[in-house]
Amino acid sequence: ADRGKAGNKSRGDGSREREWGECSNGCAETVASRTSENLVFPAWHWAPGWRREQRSGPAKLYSCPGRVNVVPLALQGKGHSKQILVLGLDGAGKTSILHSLAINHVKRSVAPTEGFNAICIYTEESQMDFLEIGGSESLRSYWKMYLPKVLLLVYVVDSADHARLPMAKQLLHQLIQNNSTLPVVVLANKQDLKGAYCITDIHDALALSDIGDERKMFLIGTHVAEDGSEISSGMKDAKELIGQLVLETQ
Ligand SMILES: Nc1nc2c(ncn2[C@@H]2O[C@H](COP(=O)(O)OP(=O)(O)OP(=O)(O)O)[C@@H](O)[C@H]2O)c(=O)[nH]1
Ligand SMILES: [Mg+2]
Repeated sequence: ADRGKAGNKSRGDGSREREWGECSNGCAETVASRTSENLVFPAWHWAPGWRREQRSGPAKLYSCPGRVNVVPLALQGKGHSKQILVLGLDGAGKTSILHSLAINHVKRSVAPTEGFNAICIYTEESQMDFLEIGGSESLRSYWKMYLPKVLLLVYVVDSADHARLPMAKQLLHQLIQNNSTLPVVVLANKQDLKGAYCITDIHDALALSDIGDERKMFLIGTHVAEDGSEISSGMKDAKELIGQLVLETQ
């Protein structure tokens, strides 16, 4: 009965516990998380009223272990034109990157995304609605369903996972082969790892020169290494670039 509710939990002594919320799409878990400066969970995932309430106060970080099959319905509504799709093989670092971008500090993910993960980041100039679909094999068939609806694709690869770069390349090329104008931002993540391929090697391994002709295509090296530290300059560049592309593409 409480599904979709959100707010502050009162402790009974008048003080308030951290913000909390429950997923309106029927996830089993209560969704509650740390506070941050500029982040709220997208409205379409919550009960009516949630967004208004959140916008007026400091924004919070919420993440949802939601099942992927509830997303298509949620996204069929109107007005989600600012969505940024975040894809890439499992373990590439998508969730870690999103969480870190949202709070401007490194926050590594501790669990694979079993469905989707949606995060909205506000900057002074723009609002960015990110949607990550998990990268495990069973979820990859959902990836292409979202492409027609999005402004921008952010594709994350693990630069040290040499064995799977050919697969990462193949999936990327397949995804965008019928969409010659969708802007793509490739994040060559895990640059901190010994043995990580540098940007030039990633460019070659993913054959990015084959897909960049007509579209806007960018490649940025990133890492989310040490929990709690400030995000790397690559991550800042990525955030700024994505913000700019959102403004330009709208
Ligand atoms: N060393 C290092 N580890 C990272 C980096 N980014 C992510 N990780 C770790 O890699 C693992 C996978 O990260 P996730 O963010 O869950 O990866 P994901 O792409 O969201 O994976 P799925 O949700 O399964 O598709 C976690 O243990 C992270 O802590 C990085 O830049 N450097
Ligand atoms: Mg994830």
